[in-house]
Amino acid sequence: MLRIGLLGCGNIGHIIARHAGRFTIVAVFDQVPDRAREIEAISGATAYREFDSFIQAGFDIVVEAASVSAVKRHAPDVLAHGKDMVIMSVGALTDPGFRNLIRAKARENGRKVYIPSGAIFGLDNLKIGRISTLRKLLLRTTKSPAALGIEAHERRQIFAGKANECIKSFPKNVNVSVAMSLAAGMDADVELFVDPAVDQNVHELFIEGDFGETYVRVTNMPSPDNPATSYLAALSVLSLLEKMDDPIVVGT
Ligand SMILES: NC(=O)C1=CN([C@@H]2O[C@H](COP(=O)(O)OP(=O)(O)OC[C@H]3O[C@@H](n4cnc5c(N)ncnc54)[C@H](OP(=O)(O)O)[C@@H]3O)[C@@H](O)[C@H]2O)C=CC1
Ligand SMILES: O=C([O-])CC(=O)C(=O)O
Repeated sequence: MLRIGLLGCGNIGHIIARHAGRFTIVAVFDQVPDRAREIEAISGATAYREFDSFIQAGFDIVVEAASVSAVKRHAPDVLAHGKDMVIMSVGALTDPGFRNLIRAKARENGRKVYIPSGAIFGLDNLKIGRISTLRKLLLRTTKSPAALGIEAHERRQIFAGKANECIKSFPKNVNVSVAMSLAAGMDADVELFVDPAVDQNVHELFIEGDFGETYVRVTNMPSPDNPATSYLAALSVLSLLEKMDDPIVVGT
């Protein structure tokens, strides 16, 4: 059975812990010790106060559900300790220098880094962007003021530009745009809207290229404990973990 070390014990961490059974959570770490202890109580994992002790524990893979800064700080060490890694805060990989470092560390240690599909559908076939021309790759995201942590009394656009810029200002809200960029091998365009009339996280993908064109609209239920994070994002980690044990791999 897959043995997991959980880095980040907030909303996604708790959802993962509630689904333990087909995998075992061995160790947990969070900068808020009480949150790690909650998961210790649910799952029987050991909660560590220091990352350096956590990473020595006997597990196969770190599941990161913490923050962009946590990935920047800890991902190289995770790989150097011979663990695979699932990264939710994929915004950390926008910097090509850091991305190359992670790729080199993973190769050097014979490890893999997995980026789940997160809060969108369609990431699988976006990978064709690396072998065939895409002329348009746009994410239009609409979230509530609570999800974005800003005040708004009417719908308004708060960002238009490239994913690698947007994530700097909204590291908890547009990781999906960076996942799209990494999948397609080109920086996605992002339009970000705040709308007090919505309480769901809406992601619209507009893609055009030699293959034809597509439009995907995902109206996400927010997670119970974090309105910025769609419930689908947590489910996508669970389905990735499930898939790891199955020799038949479905999807590109
Ligand atoms: N790829 C995708 O599609 C998606 C990615 N995400 C990303 O996944 C991550 C987790 O989401 P969610 O569970 O909802 O977030 P939460 O804020 O609910 O939980 C994150 C937890 O990790 C802790 N944490 C943050 N930085 C560190 C660190 N350096 N070391 C240890 N603990 C840390 C936080 O502490 P504190 O509260 O003090 O910050 C918090 O307890 C976020 O970065 C989010 O943006 C979310 C949705 C979709
Ligand atoms: O969960 C979502 O809707 C997307 C999200 O927060 C992110 O990509 O960072």
